[in-house]
Amino acid sequence: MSHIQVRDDQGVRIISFNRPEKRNAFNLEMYQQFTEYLIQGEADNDIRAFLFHGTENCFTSGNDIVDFLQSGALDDNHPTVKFLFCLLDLKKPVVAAVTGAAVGIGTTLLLHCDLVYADNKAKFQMPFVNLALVPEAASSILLPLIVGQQKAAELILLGEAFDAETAEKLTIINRVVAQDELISFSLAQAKKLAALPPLSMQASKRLLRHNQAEVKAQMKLELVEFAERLQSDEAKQRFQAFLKK
Ligand SMILES: C/C=C/C(=O)SCCNC(=O)CCNC(=O)[C@H](O)C(C)(C)COP(=O)(O)OP(=O)(O)OC[C@H]1O[C@@H](n2cnc3c(N)ncnc32)[C@H](O)[C@@H]1OP(=O)(O)O
Repeated sequence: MSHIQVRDDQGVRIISFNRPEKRNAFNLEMYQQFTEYLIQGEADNDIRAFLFHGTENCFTSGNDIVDFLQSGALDDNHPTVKFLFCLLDLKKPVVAAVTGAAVGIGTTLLLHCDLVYADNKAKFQMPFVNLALVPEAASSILLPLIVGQQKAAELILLGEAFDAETAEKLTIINRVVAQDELISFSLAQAKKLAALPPLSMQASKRLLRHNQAEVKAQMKLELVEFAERLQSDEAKQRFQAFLKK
């Protein structure tokens, strides 16, 4: 069974992560598949919104650490890079439903979503420095805009996990929803978006994200730094330590 699954429901393209044995860690094939489903959805006039979710106890543990160890050049053809720019450029609205852990890109991709809901067991973490890396997905610009400079520094430099209640207070997510209602509620919200006039919806999203050029430039800067850190001895030691644990 594919680790990225897709189905369409009344104008909503639902993309789910399904690799629970590795806590839905994104490997290169998953990034590629995810990007393809997004590109197809953007091109399909019947699709008017996206919904992302994980499995019952995990959204995603972020990038596959094994892939970090084997990573090639992070150029424009790299599946992770392609995914990040595709996510950034999405014209149609995106809803995310977070169950359990959302680590690394699992948290930073939420900053590109338009509505984010989480259950009360959700845990968020951006452990980039802990892994001897740097923030990605433009989180170094988006997070300070959302939560303020000092709080962003705390979340990124210390890299500690925080719960759904904290994420709601910081407005990283819209609302905490009971676990058994999370997917149905998030889907209902996505269907509401899908039912509204699509061109107005897309223009409004574009206006809300008026700083896209700056965000994209920051994402590019992050990737240069990230690629360099990825090759460092301190990062390799951290990856090995996680995998041996
Ligand atoms: C460009 C993007 C950058 C980023 O995304 S950086 C962030 C990278 N991600 C991480 O550092 C997260 C690493 N994972 C965790 O911290 C924990 O996991 C969780 C909190 C998500 C879940 O903890 P628990 O429920 O106790 O599960 P478990 O025993 O740690 O993991 C179960 C199996 O899943 C594998 N796994 C988990 N996350 C990853 C990952 N990110 N990459 C590769 N494998 C992963 C483990 O190794 C293990 O596997 P086995 O059962 O074979 O021992």
